[in-house]
Amino acid sequence: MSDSTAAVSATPPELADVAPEVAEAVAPDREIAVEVGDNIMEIKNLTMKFGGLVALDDVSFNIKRGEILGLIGPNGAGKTTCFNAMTGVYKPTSGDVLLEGESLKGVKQHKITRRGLARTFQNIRLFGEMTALENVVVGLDARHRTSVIGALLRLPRHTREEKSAVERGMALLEFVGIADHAGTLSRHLPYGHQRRLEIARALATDPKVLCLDEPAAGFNPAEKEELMVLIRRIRADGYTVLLIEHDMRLVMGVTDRIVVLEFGKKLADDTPVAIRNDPRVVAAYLGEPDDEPA
Ligand SMILES: Nc1ncnc2c1ncn2[C@@H]1O[C@H](COP(=O)(O)OP(=O)(O)OP(=O)(O)O)[C@@H](O)[C@H]1O
Repeated sequence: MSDSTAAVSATPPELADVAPEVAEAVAPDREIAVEVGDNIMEIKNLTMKFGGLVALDDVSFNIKRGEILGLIGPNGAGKTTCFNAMTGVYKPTSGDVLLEGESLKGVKQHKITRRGLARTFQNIRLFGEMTALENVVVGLDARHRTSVIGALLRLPRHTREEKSAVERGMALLEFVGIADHAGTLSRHLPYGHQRRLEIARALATDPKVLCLDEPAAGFNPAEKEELMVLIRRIRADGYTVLLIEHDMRLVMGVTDRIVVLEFGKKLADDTPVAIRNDPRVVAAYLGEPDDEPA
């Protein structure tokens, strides 16, 4: 076995505290430890106007396969609008978004999810009266192929899919660290667990790109540390991550590259170290403490 083969097959340290079968169940079709590579997404000249307000102004950037890309900027800079325009919540005024080379123009939100773009929201959106496990299994359901009749008659295929959904759902809960709460109604979960459950539910759709919108909002420093570990673990399991986050320590500590927006325009696109030392970025953030929630 050559050295390079050994390097690829070794478990990345981020996955060391997860059982190999859990990592495998969470990302069954992926190479573990994907090298940062070709462009998985291209955001091209994206413009979004609300009446006279230009929330996004000709913004272009790429997301590379296997990377953690940060999207930062002061309040109102256009970060969430960018997520919404990418994921089909808003129809961009102009520009295009390509996922693996294919345009998402005019594609409905749920079809964009099915094509491989999943997201979490700034405001948690869980089914409060469902258990943690049920919330994740709902995310898996979109991929099933049996009919309602099949479910009612409990045909073998349905039973098989249901069993595998529960197994994968449990693996996802274990992966994000809340398997002990699988049977708890999501509205009864502590806040930090609800945020983790949202991530598990987004991962359930087996996305090519996972978009996290301020996942650390409302977290204390210890929870932020744990979230950094989880984000690294997600990437180490073969996923590509786009992260909107206000907490500079977290962004600087976890991303490979950062895109900065200011007043709807792209201000910078560089490594965390270069961004930290960019006077334009420092100026854009002046007066805005790192940890202030939006
Ligand atoms: N649906 C909408 N209708 C009108 N204006 C909107 C809409 N969504 C966003 N905006 C405006 O677009 C601008 C960018 O907002 P956006 O929420 O994208 O910023 P952000 O960078 O995500 O800010 P924050 O960090 O506060 O979440 C703001 O001026 C906002 O008021």
